[in-house]
Amino acid sequence: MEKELLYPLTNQCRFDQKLDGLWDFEFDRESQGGAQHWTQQLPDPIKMPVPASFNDFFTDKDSREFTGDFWYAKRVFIPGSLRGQLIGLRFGAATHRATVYVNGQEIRSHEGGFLPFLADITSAVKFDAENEIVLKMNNELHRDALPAGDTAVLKNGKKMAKPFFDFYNYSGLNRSVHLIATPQNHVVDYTAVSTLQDDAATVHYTVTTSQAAASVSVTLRDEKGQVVATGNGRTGDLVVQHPLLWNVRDAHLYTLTIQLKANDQLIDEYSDEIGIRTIAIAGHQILVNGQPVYLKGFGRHEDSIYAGRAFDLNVEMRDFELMKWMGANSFRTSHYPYDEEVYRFADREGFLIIDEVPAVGFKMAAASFLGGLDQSFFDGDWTEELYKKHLDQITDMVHRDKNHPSVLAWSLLNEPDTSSESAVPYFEKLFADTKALDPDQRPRTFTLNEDDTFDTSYCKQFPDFYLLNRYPGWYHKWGYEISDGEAGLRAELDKWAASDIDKPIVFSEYGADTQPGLHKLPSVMWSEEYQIELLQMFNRVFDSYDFIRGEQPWNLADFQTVEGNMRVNGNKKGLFTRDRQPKAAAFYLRKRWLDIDPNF
Ligand SMILES: CCC[C@@H]1NC[C@@H](O)[C@H](O)[C@H]1C(=O)O
Repeated sequence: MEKELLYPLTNQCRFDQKLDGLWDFEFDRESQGGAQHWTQQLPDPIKMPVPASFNDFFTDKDSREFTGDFWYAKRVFIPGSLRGQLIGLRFGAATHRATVYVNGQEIRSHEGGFLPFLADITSAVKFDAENEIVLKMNNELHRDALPAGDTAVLKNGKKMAKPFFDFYNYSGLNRSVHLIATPQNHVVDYTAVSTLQDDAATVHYTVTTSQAAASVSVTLRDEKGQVVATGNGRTGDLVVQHPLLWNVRDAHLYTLTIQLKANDQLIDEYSDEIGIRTIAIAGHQILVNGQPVYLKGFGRHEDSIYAGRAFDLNVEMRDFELMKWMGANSFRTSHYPYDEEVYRFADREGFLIIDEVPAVGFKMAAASFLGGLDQSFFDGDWTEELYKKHLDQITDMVHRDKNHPSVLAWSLLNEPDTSSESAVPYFEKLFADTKALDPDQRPRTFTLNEDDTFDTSYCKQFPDFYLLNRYPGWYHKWGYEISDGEAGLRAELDKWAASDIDKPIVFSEYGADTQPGLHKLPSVMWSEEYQIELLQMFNRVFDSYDFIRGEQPWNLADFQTVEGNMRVNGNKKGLFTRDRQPKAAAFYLRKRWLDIDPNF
């Protein structure tokens, strides 16, 4: 059960109850919780909302910045009607690591704060009674963990997060917790991969069940509930005549229903929405259903006022409204996999997603920007342990998200240091070990940072297409010097053009920090006018090279970072403010995007 990541649902065979709301919460400042048996009950807890990051609720800096062990607890009644089923607790995200206890019994631990995990609690449950659910969590950053960073110990003995990345180390139960129950013999996983024929489509499916007994049948229904294909067996092909394809910003979904039966008795049923579409890279084109697509969208963050990194349906609703208003058709889940609801939004709205793991901060220059070492990250003695966690989180990301039609590609790292040959063995293994994970064989990529150019990166041979993060006009050649910035960018792109590389390039980051309401004529940096000028420069460049097949400025909205002399209460490169109101550049870019044919 522990590697199952299917989206929870309730039906005649399955049970799902969200455990969101107020939990007991307590910092373990002396890391004594284990010795003092907090696993049974927290000594002096406060109430803490779930899902939420704990940080921004507090008014004292020691609590907001708390780094170390902290505990959650909740008493949950489990009805006797579930007796005989497998009982699980599914945590959407526990950032960054957690150990789960039920009625004082240790169940399991999990490392990785941005993907779900399931704890099989069947053996520890008391039915028709209250059960004590307790989590011991920790939010320390390490070079051999994702996202990469350090944990400093100040002279006063307090720990402090030192991220090698530019987003705040929001921590806690950031996504929903579910109490679930499934039959002993149940659907563990499924895959659905489409191929297109003239006026038909074939959905090749596989179904994994927890036990070999029982027969499997599969039914595919259209949006009107009409059965369009059926199948029998744990694998097979569903042929759909005149399919309504899933297209960018013109999404059509089908409902796949899997039934498990023994002696004609229904044992388990699982349903999910799938889209019939194909993804391919052909030369410098990104193809959806064989048609070229030009990506217009954003780098984003799961970030909002009050609840930090918590998934908030209200914020997500507003963000999709803003992206649709802008004429966008895509986004990257920078720099970590987002809540499952986000992919379901994108499936319904026809948005393409570049799905990214939190392999961010793999660059000592970033650390030196924050006081780290000046060496290649991949020379570190931490890379062996890091690799295990990195591959584990890519595996879970693909396992969780593989059936979403919106997922276009997998971004395996953000801005790693590839300007040293020591990166090559790590990348060779990573791209080899991840090749077979996705049954749909989507393209794999990573973002190339400013220092990893056509000339300086040792890892250009690995990605199926390129994501470039480029900041002329902001981190260098800024202000009145932006014309030199444009010349330098064009010089690099001319090298890509002159090379024998024929793969798409998507600009996955570019932008300028902008203080909303700051106006200056002529412009100065940080003014709204300058943000537009910078975007105009990049757009002139994008329109000069036909192998540039996407533009995703940084960022959709302003977001929280660590304190720093280059951050004004966070990163201000948003086209929208943190409370999701437009800066002038949003109106400029909206006009550009609404005038562009998305398939040009
Ligand atoms: C030159 C690196 C730029 C950097 N890229 C990663 C993002 O997570 C940061 O927010 C962005 C920034 O500094 O604005």
